[in-house]
Amino acid sequence: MEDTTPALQARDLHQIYQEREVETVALRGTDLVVEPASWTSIMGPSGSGKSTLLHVLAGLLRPSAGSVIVGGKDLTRLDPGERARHRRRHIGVVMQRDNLHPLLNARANVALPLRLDGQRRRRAYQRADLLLAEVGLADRSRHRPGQLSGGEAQRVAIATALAARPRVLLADEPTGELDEAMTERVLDLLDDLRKRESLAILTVTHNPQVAQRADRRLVMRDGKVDDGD
Ligand SMILES: Nc1ncnc2c1ncn2[C@@H]1O[C@H](COP(=O)(O)OP(=O)(O)OP(=O)(O)O)[C@@H](O)[C@H]1O
Repeated sequence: MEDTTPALQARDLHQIYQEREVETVALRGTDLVVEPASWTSIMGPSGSGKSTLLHVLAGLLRPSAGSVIVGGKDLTRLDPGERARHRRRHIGVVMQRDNLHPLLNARANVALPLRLDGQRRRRAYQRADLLLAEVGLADRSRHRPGQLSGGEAQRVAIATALAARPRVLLADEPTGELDEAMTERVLDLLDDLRKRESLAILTVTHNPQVAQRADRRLVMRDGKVDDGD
């Protein structure tokens, strides 16, 4: 039976950054529901809260208030160890400054979330090889991040985010370092996973080539999400 539970549900998110005497309200009552097999694109002016929202949805930042439900659990209520485990299984994240491990080669980076989750080395590496081939990097699997170009590192980060077959992919300008042809290839891969594995995709982007793939385009303004359509 088809799963109709939202892939991600955020309710009434508030985030206030407190820096000495200065308070910045970055999220002021943001709600968001992301359905399986959907593609949501978020745009918005600088400082409107897009990165903050993405970090909160990814469970990388605990909001001042509100909830983020993924895979039946509220990320904001899990303790750090449990949250890390839950994130690794359910949420793929591609941030602008990628989070590759500098000492591991591309293959080991992609396999890392699977290895941390207890998967056998052979299976984890098979999955890594497959994903690296899908992003056009079969011949770079033994390179460490420092030996990769910006665009190659970005593709390794995408492969890493997809390794555990997450139900949600959250990505901040995931193709910012790629040329048009490679952007198209990566977007095709994501769209394919969206259809085949019901992956829910949320991209923060200024790139029309990326935004055009979305079935829902939202605009963030002053810490809130509006329906842009
Ligand atoms: N760690 C922090 N401490 C204090 N204020 C912060 C912090 N991070 C972000 N802010 C502030 O919160 C607001 C929202 O920032 P955020 O980075 O989420 O916006 P954004 O929409 O992603 O912007 P951009 O498009 O420029 O990346 C901004 O006013 C910013 O200055």
